[in-house]
Amino acid sequence: MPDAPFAALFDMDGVIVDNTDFHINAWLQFAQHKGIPLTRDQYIDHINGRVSADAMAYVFQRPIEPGELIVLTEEKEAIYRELYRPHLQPAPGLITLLEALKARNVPTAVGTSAPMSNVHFTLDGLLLRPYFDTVVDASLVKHGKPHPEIYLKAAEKVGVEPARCVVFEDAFAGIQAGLRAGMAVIAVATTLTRNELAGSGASLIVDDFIGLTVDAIREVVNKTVH
Ligand SMILES: O=P(O)(O)OC[C@H]1O[C@@H](O)[C@H](O)[C@@H](O)[C@@H]1O
Repeated sequence: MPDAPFAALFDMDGVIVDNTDFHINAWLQFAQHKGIPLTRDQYIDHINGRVSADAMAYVFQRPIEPGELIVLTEEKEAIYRELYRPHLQPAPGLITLLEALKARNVPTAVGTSAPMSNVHFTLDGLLLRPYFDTVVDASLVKHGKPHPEIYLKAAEKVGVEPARCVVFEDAFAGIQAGLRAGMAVIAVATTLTRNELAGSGASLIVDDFIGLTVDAIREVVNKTVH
């Protein structure tokens, strides 16, 4: 019997690249320029993995109208890109895994809360675009993570039912989004520790992609009870 098909959906920040410290420093610098106090813990609880509209509304404690949101987002992301650019590199083992997925014809997608400018910076900066069949970024959804829309849209675009998708995530908001989409979740312990991720609902926790095989991922999808 042929292997049942599945799709692999990758979060970007904290998963494709291990860049959370750079996002944290960028947010802290940005908030400081605006005279707003912000801590690392507040970042983890309210900003990590969320779309800019939600993150900015939290930082400024008010809804941000669309024009202002574009300006503020690019202000923050320009700081982030300057900080991270000299360190830009794919997560350990990622390219080997992406090549293995491609060789086995497993559909792949990126599902990220990031704006298109950061998707370009990361995926094109690292020449990763050809490894993914589709990308869903913040501009394509109404609701950011933890709402499941980003991952549901990614599943639809690759043509695989949610129950046959696995999501790679590092953030609580993203793990929730994957679970609420009815998908299996593999947590990557970059931003949070294995202990912090233990009760998150993820089926498997990995440190990075080294040694992770297509068959092991398929097993996670097969075994996840929805
Ligand atoms: O790629 P992800 O994890 O969905 O999230 C992207 C967002 O992740 C947040 O942690 C960053 O602070 C944002 O600036 C970024 O846009």
